[in-house]
Amino acid sequence: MQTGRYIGVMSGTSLDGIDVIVAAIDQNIVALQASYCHPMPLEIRQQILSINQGQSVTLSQIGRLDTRLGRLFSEAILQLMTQEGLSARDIVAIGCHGQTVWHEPQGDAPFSMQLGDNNIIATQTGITVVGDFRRRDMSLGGQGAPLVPAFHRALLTHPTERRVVLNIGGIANISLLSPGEMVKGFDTGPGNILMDAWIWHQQQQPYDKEGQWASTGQVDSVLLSAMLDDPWFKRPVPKSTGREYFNFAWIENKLSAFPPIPPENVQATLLALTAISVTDLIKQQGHWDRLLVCGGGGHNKALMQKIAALLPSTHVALTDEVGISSDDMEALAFSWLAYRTVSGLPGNLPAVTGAKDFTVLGAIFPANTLSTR
Ligand SMILES: Nc1ncnc2c1ncn2[C@@H]1O[C@H](COP(=O)(O)OP(=O)(O)OP(=O)(O)O)[C@@H](O)[C@H]1O
Ligand SMILES: CC(=O)N[C@H]1[C@@H]2OC[C@@H](O2)[C@@H](O)[C@@H]1O[C@H](C)C(=O)O
Repeated sequence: MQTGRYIGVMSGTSLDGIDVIVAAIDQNIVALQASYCHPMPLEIRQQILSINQGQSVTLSQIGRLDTRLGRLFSEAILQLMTQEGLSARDIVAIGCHGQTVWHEPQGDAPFSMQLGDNNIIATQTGITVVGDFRRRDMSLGGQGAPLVPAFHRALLTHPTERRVVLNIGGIANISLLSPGEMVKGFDTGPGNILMDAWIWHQQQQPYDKEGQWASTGQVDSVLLSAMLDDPWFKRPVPKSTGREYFNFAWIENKLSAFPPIPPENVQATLLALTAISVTDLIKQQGHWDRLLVCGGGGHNKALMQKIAALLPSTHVALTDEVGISSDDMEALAFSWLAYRTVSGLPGNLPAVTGAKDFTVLGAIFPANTLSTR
């Protein structure tokens, strides 16, 4: 087992910044030591957004973005290392998720594309990098996502309590941890992504702070039903999604069947859509003692209140309550997945992703031990 210090890097669908953590890992003990969020330059954010929403792009643009993201991730890692006084020899490996620019897990040629050249990261940091986590699972017929349920299972399973872990990032996903049962997990659909897109178009704000704007509006129940009728919500598991499907065009398409609706009511309806799509799926799976929330959506007070109201007999709290930073969960997961890979251990859960088998995930970009620097 390659125990020791690992770095985890996550840049998710919200494009709000690059989360970097350092953790000490010994099997299923993952102790967070420090974290840092590196800003995502607006120009890079816009490029990712346009690719992610289906605008045409040249191979040169993709290649250049891959290089620029590789440099940006390196910068973020080096910043955290400087902040913490760490050198390359203090770290076993870096687990870098990369930036998803397209995720198409179904069809006759499924794929998931993450950018951010890991060769650059290995060179600039002098540390072994593990990346490309999703495609080995896909090669076995899996969705390649969500991957965090394996981490949630390892760290948050309770001997008697039935727990759900809910990540509310751009997209939301759940892990159902029931003692003695196989873990279930899947993407439930939009987390913050639609609320972020709507407030951006209406007010040029990146997100609705604590859900304050949504709280000034009324849920439009007819619009809500039309949104919940979207076939994605009825798809059987395993399932995963992304910005290619849930985006501003999706909102416009749903609104096109309606006379003008006050924008704050649309925001309230989008908040309700996230809360209901998540809690309906949780309720379908029986009674749950505790719902542990992570991801940026945990800061949206109005959303948390709505989720708690929809699950009156479940205790709803952030994962911080059980000792794991809700803001750092995904970056922690990728440090642990890197540990699994360099230790030759499987990282996927076939019951979650639909893959035919367990597998070691990712590709290893070794530190250059020949370096004379
Ligand atoms: N104070 C706040 N009030 C309301 N929403 C917030 C607040 N802070 C963060 N958020 C929401 O959380 C989002 C960022 O969440 P997070 O960093 O978990 O997403 P991500 O990791 O990029 O997404 P994913 O998990 O889908 O990859 C922001 O875009 C915003 O919508
Ligand atoms: C393709 C992709 O990047 N998917 C992300 C996204 O963000 C949340 C949800 O959609 C989840 O499926 C996944 O991320 C987490 C880290 C996962 O794989 O578990």
